Amino acid sequence: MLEEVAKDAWEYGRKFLLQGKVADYIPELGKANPVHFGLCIKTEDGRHIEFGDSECRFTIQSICKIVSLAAALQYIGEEKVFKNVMMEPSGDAFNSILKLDTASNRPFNPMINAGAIEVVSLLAGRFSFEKMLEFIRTLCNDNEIVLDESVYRSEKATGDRNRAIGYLLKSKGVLKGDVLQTLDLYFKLCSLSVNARSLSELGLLLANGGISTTTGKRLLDKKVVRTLKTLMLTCGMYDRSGEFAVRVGIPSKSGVGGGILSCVGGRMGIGIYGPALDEKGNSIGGGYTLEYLSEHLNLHILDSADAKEA
Ligand SMILES: NC(=O)CC[C@H](N)C(=O)O
Repeated sequence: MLEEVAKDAWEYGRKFLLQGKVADYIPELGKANPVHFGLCIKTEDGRHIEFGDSECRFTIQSICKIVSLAAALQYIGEEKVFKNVMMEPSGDAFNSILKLDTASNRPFNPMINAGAIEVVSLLAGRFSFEKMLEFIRTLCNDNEIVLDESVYRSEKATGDRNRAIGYLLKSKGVLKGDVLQTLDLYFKLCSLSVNARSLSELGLLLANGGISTTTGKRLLDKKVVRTLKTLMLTCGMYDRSGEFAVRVGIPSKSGVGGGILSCVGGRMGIGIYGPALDEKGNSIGGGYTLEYLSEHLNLHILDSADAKEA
């Protein structure tokens, strides 16, 4: 049953690929093949379902915001993190600088660039890139995650808007560390190569409240996981997060490399790769596939809450 629905969902999502567009504002990302499309689902009871280009490597991009926030919440603590960044959906594009200068000194949330850059600044003095690499490899149960050097160079060469955000945060006294060191770590984290399988593993870890289903070890505190999932639900799909929450209702985080990481509490982790993006920067096929899965497997977070109450 799950296998069949997953296959249908993958096929359904695939139909929309030609309506999307590969990101090219980071020139190296423009080389992706828009018809690549992979889905990987890992369930709590050990099932593993994959279709299409689920082993294809791509850069994690904005999905690294989950990893940097996880590290900051786990090792620096919620109080300090949310003193520096808010928890509100911004309703603006992920790389917008607008509200940062007009509405608030603190970035609106850790899922947009300004918020993630602030979170990474908290990590930059304490955690080397190598430490963060080890952390993400553990969370994703994937030792083959490496830095994609060409995307990193491309991103660094064209990252003026992100540097502008960093300097604006510094000028307001919100970012305390070194801007270029912070940005370097941010660009490297965005340029880590994952696949749909690694994302499904991280999704499963979150679905399982922070305990690895492979080793039985707790990797993240329960409360950290709850905070991550709440922010994924409210802010994880850029300025489409509200619509996505209504239509799909699965905590998810997307990246302009084409990845989507999703988790269904107590049930499954889902990883998607589809570099053809909608106009907000989310994998277009991925969004439709998740909508299909949600509808046919009753995965909307609020439906499941209702079902328990009934
Ligand atoms: N939305 C994204 O995936 C953005 C990440 C990208 N590295 C950037 O900072 O612009």
